[in-house]
Amino acid sequence: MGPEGTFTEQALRSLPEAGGSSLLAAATAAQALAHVWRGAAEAAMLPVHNTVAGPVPDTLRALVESPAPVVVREVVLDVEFALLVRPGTPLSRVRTVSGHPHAGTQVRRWLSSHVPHARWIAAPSNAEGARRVKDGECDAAVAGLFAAARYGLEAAGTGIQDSSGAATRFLLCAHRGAARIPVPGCAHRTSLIGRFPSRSDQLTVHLQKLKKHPFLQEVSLNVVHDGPDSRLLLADCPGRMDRPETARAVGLLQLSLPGLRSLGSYASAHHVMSPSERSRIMTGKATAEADVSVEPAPGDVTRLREKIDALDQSLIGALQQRLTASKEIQRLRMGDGGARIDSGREHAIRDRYTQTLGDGGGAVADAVLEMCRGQASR
Ligand SMILES: O=C(O)C(=O)C[C@]1(C(=O)O)C=C[C@@H](O)C=C1
Repeated sequence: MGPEGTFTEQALRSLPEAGGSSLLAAATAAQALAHVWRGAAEAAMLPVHNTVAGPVPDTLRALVESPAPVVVREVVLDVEFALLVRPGTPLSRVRTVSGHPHAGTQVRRWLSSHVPHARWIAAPSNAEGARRVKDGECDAAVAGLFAAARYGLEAAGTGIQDSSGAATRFLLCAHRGAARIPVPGCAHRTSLIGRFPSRSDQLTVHLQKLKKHPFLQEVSLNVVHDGPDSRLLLADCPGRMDRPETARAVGLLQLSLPGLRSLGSYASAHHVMSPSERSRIMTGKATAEADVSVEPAPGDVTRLREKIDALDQSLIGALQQRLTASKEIQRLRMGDGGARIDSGREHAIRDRYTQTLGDGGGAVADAVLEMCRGQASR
């Protein structure tokens, strides 16, 4: 599960079936999977993707290098970070900050405005960062607030993430043959993983072409760098392998990218847990029925609203990322003497929204574009 006091531990504790099990700490994703292969653990919970920081390379690498892992369950948590220090340490005395690189990416702005002179020291996990602070090896750690009590630290800042609504996706992985955890009424996903030799953007260009195929419209492809000439790819297809559309997408992917290995089909998570739900889980007050992945029944307004809230959170997170990318393009273009607006590109974007969402999509595209580049001068 990773060391104690991580979001990964929270993800594991959120599963009712983990209630009666003893949890085994591991420093890295590779170590957690090694516990599974040695038979010391039945399954390993691994963080795989964050809406702000992207895929987690260590996890993808560990999955690729493992004999034949399968995913048995997925959990999604919204993440909020705190800056943890030894009690009584003022921000002005913070010279070094540690945490997982993914956490660092999500709090960069806060750190540069509140502790501008502090040096970032990457750690294999946020909990290891907190341990370093406890043992005096570092002044502060970026971690979940729940880690403070575990390491005898206090928060010098809470809710320090630059974007609200960020969520991390975790996969519970086991060896092939392990029983899938049935979640009645839940949607499923089928994932594939592989490592490919690739110079510069070769693989990305290949995938962009492949993505245009009608079988792959719903598939999500995540590529991460794994050294200068190597890339890791995680492909997620909606549905189970016994659904024809899923089988077709998986078949086409494996045909086009030999070496892409299936991680199996599993119950997918829709619900993003709120911090209060999570704190109940971490303090052991969760009920055994606290199943986070069940799809709401058609008449269940409360559950449907929860689903809408979770979807809105993802939309807000995605919009924040879009705003940052858009502003960067505009900055570069204007730096080269160009205009803020590229109307050809805007037309193409608007068309895409209208084609998939109908007329209302055009209005959404206009609002999104206006948010990203300001009002167009008429
Ligand atoms: O793609 C670009 O060139 C951008 O500047 C980004 C963007 C957008 O937000 O999508 C913003 C302004 C331009 O008029 C077109 C598109």
